[in-house]
Amino acid sequence: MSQHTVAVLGAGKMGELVLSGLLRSGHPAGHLLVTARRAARAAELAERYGVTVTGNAEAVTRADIVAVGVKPQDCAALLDEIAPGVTAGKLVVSLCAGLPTSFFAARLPEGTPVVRVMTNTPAMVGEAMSAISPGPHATDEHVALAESMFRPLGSTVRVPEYQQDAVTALSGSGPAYFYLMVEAMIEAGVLLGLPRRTAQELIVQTAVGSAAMLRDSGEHPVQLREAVTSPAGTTAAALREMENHGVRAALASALEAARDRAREIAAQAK
Ligand SMILES: NC(=O)C1=CN([C@@H]2O[C@H](COP(=O)(O)OP(=O)(O)OC[C@H]3O[C@@H](n4cnc5c(N)ncnc54)[C@H](O)[C@@H]3O)[C@@H](O)[C@H]2O)C=CC1
Ligand SMILES: O=C(O)[C@@H]1CCC=N1
Repeated sequence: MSQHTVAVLGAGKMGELVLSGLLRSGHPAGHLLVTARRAARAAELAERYGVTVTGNAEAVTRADIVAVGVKPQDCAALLDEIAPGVTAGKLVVSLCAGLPTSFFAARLPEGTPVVRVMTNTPAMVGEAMSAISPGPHATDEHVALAESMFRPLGSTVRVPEYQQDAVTALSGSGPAYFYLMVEAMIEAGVLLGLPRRTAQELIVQTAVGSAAMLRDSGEHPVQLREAVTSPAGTTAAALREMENHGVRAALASALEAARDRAREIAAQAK
């Protein structure tokens, strides 16, 4: 991987995470190029990471791997701009929600390998979940390259592309759901009379501990929940209220809405 030159086009939040992950894993700064729309952002990236900031066309010409980190609605214009420079042998990696690899294939030279990746913001602490799908012309080797790009950010998994909109709803947007729940629980703690700072400390550590149990105990979430729930106890009382308020149904509807929005983004981008 480190011998390849990677260009991150549109180094916003996610692009910067890819960039910093690669640098953390020992990828030489000299083999990294980034592009940004705003001059101030370009200067910030150059100073923070010591990487070369160029225009999109130059970055694509010099790169072996082109990571597309712009918002889906900016993608068509970017692809039209870079298509002439995407010569044979270059791999295009999309970070974009919703957009199928066929969207890229339609705008890039025939035969361009495209890999679609859905990662998430816990990449910031090396705990991302990145789901990787080969698109047209992407070989196993291309997928392996994408994996080595995203492994420094956290875990990776291969999924067939038809699952990507569901993946986006689940793990792409997922961190926001947990943040919302934590935020609501802090407010609830304040309602019960706890100082805000105490409520935050209690629930954040509870979230971290629960996440570690979910990942490391080998037990199903149901078993973990049952172990907390004493007969006629406090937890059972709280869980009944959650069921009364339709928390499960709310999550099912929320994830369906996110999946549908991913489909809509693709339809609107055409
Ligand atoms: N924010 C998130 O949690 C996640 C976002 N994504 C996907 O990652 C992509 C990027 O999202 P964010 O990083 O959140 O957005 P962002 O807005 O922080 O970054 C996009 C960047 O691209 C730049 N840009 C736009 N057009 C450009 C062009 N023609 N040339 C150079 N730079 C250009 C913008 O100025 C901006 O800095 C999106 O497609 C999104 O769907 C995927 C997973 C999670
Ligand atoms: O909200 C979004 O569209 C992006 C994709 C997944 C997370 N954030």
